Amino acid sequence: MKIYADENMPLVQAFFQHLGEVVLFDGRKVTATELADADILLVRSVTTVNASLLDTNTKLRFVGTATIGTEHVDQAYLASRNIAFASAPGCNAQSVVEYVLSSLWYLAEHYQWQLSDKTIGVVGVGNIGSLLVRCLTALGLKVLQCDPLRHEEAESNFFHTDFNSLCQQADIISFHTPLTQEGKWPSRHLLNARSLARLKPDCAIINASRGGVIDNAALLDDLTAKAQRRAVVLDVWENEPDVLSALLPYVDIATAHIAGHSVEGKARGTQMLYQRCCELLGQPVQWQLQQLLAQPAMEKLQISANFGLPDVQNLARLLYDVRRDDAIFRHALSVKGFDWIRKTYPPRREFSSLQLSGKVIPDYLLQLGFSLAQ
Ligand SMILES: NC(=O)C1=CN([C@@H]2O[C@H](COP(=O)(O)OP(=O)(O)OC[C@H]3O[C@@H](n4cnc5c(N)ncnc54)[C@H](O)[C@@H]3O)[C@@H](O)[C@H]2O)C=CC1
Ligand SMILES: O=C(O)C(=O)[C@H](O)COP(=O)(O)O
Repeated sequence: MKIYADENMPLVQAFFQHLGEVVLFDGRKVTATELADADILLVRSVTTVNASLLDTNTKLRFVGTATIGTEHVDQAYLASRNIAFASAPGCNAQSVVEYVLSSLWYLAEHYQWQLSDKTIGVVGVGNIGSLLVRCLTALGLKVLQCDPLRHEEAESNFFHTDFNSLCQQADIISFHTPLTQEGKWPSRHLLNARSLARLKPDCAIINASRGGVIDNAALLDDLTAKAQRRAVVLDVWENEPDVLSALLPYVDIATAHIAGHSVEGKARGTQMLYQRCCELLGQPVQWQLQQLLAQPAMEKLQISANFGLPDVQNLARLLYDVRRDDAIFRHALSVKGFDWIRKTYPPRREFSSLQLSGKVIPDYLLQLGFSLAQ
């Protein structure tokens, strides 16, 4: 059994080696010839999986992407060849939410905002968006949600604000849709010249979904045309790895599509594909994530009775501060390149890796994902 896997897939050897020979490849450069004898193909978001990559392979049984997004995989083609497919829904949702929270705390500090005065619009309320809404609500912040697909399903306690109204009302907008080009609600260029013109002049924009959800050229026009600057956080860019670097001076936080790259988030993606493969091959699951994850640098922390909401961001910064990733990006983009930054990403542990003890642990800390000491 030949298992071909992206070289940036943590723990792939550890999980998969009892199922077959694991061969690693460069996901951005892999060719059809390299994959000709693969039985199983495991990719990340940078590999376009379609007929031209797979037509010469006649053995392939399974393709898995260790990511939430799936727009790089031609699923209709895989189905036409009877090749099973799996993605990793929700694997790094917590990681993306921690990225957005860190960005919000940074912006609030930098611009001296009171987040409690702001209305935060969340566009796309699936795994990531709904987790974000839960965290923001736990912190007592005002949230608007836009998800026309969920709205159409008439979920009884889902309160939807249409995109145009949300653009007019929000002080901060965070995007969490998949990238889609077709259907009733395509998300490509959802934020474009027209919708940018509807925003409040100082409405902040956060994009940790896919670069193409924002028309980057229109965003640059918006940012350069006005005397008043809006705050912008971009983790994802159109045409990665070739980003529109003219945007950089106008962007408060710029990162290399790493919002989902926590240790746990990436490893969970590998684990989800491993479990699916075992099922497909009728093999027992031999490994669980907890057996393979490295011990975090910090494990336990005592919370005192004086802990309050203003302390949350200090606690979170013990684990993650988005300014680190912004600094790496600005320093290394032109010298080392976008993919180098991603490949050498320093370990980042999720909130759950820190176990809290104390007589009373505020509920909002558990809602944010911190865990209780045993
Ligand atoms: N920056 C990063 O590192 C990461 C980015 N992502 C991106 O985030 C996206 C969302 O992830 P999940 O929440 O887990 O996906 P999900 O599939 O659970 O939720 C997406 C939600 O967006 C909604 N939606 C679709 N089109 C929309 C539109 N035009 N307007 C408003 N809502 C719309 C859907 O109804 C759905 O509820 C992924 O598809 C992926 O592209 C995911 C993980 C990491
Ligand atoms: O899960 C997704 O969707 C993502 O965007 C991933 O976090 C991106 O990671 P790579 O697959 O590009 O390493």
